[in-house]
Amino acid sequence: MSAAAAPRCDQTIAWTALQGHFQAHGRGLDLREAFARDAGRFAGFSVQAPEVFADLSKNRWDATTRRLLVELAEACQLPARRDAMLAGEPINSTEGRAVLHTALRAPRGQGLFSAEVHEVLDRMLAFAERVRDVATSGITDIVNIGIGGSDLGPQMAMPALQAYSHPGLRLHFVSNVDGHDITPVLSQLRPERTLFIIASKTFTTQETMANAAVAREWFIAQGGQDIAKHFVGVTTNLEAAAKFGVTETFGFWDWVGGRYSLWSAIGLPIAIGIGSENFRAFLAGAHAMDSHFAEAPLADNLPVQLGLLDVWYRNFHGFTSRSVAPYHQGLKRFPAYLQQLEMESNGKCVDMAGQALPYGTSPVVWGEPGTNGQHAYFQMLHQGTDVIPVEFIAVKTPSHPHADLHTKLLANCLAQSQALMLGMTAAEAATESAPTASKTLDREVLSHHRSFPGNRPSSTLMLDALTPSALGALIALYEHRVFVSGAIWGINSFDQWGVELGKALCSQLLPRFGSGDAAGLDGSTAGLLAKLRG
Ligand SMILES: O=P(O)(O)OC[C@H]1O[C@](O)(CO)[C@@H](O)[C@@H]1O
Repeated sequence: MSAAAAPRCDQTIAWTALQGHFQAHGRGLDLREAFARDAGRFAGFSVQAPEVFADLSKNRWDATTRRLLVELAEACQLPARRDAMLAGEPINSTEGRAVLHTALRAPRGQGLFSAEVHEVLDRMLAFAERVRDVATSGITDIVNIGIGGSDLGPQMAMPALQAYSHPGLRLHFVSNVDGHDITPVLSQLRPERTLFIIASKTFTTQETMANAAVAREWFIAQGGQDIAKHFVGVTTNLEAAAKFGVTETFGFWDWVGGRYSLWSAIGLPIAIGIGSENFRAFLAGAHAMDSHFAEAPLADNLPVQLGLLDVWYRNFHGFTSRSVAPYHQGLKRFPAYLQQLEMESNGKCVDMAGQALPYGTSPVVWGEPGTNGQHAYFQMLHQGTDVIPVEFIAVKTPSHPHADLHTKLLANCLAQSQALMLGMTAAEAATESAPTASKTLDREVLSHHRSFPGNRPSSTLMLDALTPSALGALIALYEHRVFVSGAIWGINSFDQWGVELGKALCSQLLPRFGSGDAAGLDGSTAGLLAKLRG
């Protein structure tokens, strides 16, 4: 389908209806009253998707909101846009590319480019198994050198799947063009026991190429033998990888966006860590979510429901950020991963036709694992002046033996979403006994400090266990959710021109660090350059 055929979301009847509905009911919706009125609210606003159960009932919406949002999705031709993506149409219009990360997790013989995809997958998994045979390979340390989409996925997945990881292998991640990143990693390594994976879709990224060069110099200086055995490349630019001196290369394709690439050979560190069978389960979990996204009716389709909630909050309530709180330490890098996935995808201010948008797009996505976040920024979530929808992620069964700790963790998770919604009035707070330190304060004044507005929205996503398959499904859920909101906003979620200007200016500034030439620079940059050189 042609993207131009879809109307802009704010020019649809559904959008106008949502505006009216927001003024009449949405703005004033009180979650506590909504639950009191409707005993079936939890069931009515829950969705079971593959591996992921979602309680969406603590969100500020009702059946009419949901119906109108689905009408908006239909008016914006979301199903046709989704089908166009899945069919391999070049929906990434500014780069003239298809968007087919779903093909990477389709079972053999299904999906587009199946032969190519499974040829690389088989080869990469066979390689991973050879490395995992530590007694024969002699490898104990794997260093992934990559940044952005060539780093964040594997770096997020490895702690999440620690329970499935090879006990004799250590995985390291180097991304930043900052010697403070690579130096401590190199200091732990022995060349004959190390495998470097140079991961870069383009094989031109400054940070990755610079770190790869440092790694190679270090390897040679340490008396390392056989670079070909200890350096492998993962890239779409096989020529550049060969020039660097890498002979073993695992390719992928321009229809795999960097931030959607952990399913490709970019997932090699994951495959080495968890083994081929678990990696296949990881892909299968994502594929199950793909099928749900492709087939479930919009009203029962979890990525669609989450994407529509994002639109509802961003464009009608005016909430500008969303906080993600995974109650599982293994998901500690999940918010960082989502930051690239969501904000690099949907942080855009023009539509597909290049026209400036009059409405907001990507919210700021941020967060920390619970319960740590509770002792940091949750104060602001509960009592700050901004309303920030929170997404809790809970895992029913832990992979450790400390059942008591896990029960406490889950109780905290439920308590936080409960507290955000219920709040506490000043009158209720006044009946609570005041803390000793505040004995001198007037009781009524204190009650205002101790009250909570409540009615703060949250969603809770729940997994039975953090298995490879469940993690795959969870990530795919977020990928599709980002697609949904991006499609409604009419933007290209698959390019990232916003990172280019800084890269170009950096190239121009680099030689000035040597020469000190500040000609033509703005006063601030010239002043900072002089100070850094001085
Ligand atoms: O894999 P590459 O080509 O090194 O790119 C790394 C990252 O750089 C970006 O192009 C821009 O930050 C990301 O989209 C990408 O994931």
